[in-house]
Amino acid sequence: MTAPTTPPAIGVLALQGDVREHVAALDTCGARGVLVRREREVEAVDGLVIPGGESTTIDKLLGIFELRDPIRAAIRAGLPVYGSCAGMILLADRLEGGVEGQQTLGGLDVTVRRNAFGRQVDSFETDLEVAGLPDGDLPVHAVFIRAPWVEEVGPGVQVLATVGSGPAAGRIVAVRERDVLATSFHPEISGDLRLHRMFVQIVADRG
Ligand SMILES: NC(=O)CC[C@H](N)C(=O)O
Repeated sequence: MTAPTTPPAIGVLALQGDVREHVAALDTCGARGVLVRREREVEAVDGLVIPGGESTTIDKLLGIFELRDPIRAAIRAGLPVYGSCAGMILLADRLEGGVEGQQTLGGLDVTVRRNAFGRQVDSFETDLEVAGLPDGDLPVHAVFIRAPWVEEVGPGVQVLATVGSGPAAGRIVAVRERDVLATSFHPEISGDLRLHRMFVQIVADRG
């Protein structure tokens, strides 16, 4: 008889943003989504999601909750992390367009431009080809809300998706470096959960 496998515990940084949507998406994808607000909760999870929201607010709260150093250390030690939108901003090693004093956690060797799409396409939806999805290569329906894009990637970073057409055609909107994944868009609110499945698989593969 094979022992039942325990679903991986994946934390969602629960300081601000669309936390509940990520927890629900992770639960649907066979993981156990848990809220993370304390250092000991960072230490207890197998992976971590940094949600969409407002990166400047999340950054301030990371300081107040004394989570910045523990999360940085966990990422450096190899904790798989997925950031969507504001989460992508927080994972960038280099940030353009941040407010004065805004810090990031880092972990991804990229330069990210905050609020990059500008006023005309402030918020929009489009279909994207995303590389490396677990179940099929049908385009992903992507929702962008005052989203960042990736200006520049380091040598170890894989570009998973770029915008296909329109004024932002060619802009990088999904990347992966080792077990750190980031998207400019919000799969947690579009109902297409293949990126969450990809992340759950990344976490599961680390055993
Ligand atoms: N939907 C989002 O997460 C928007 C990100 C937001 N513009 C920021 O700078 O944090």
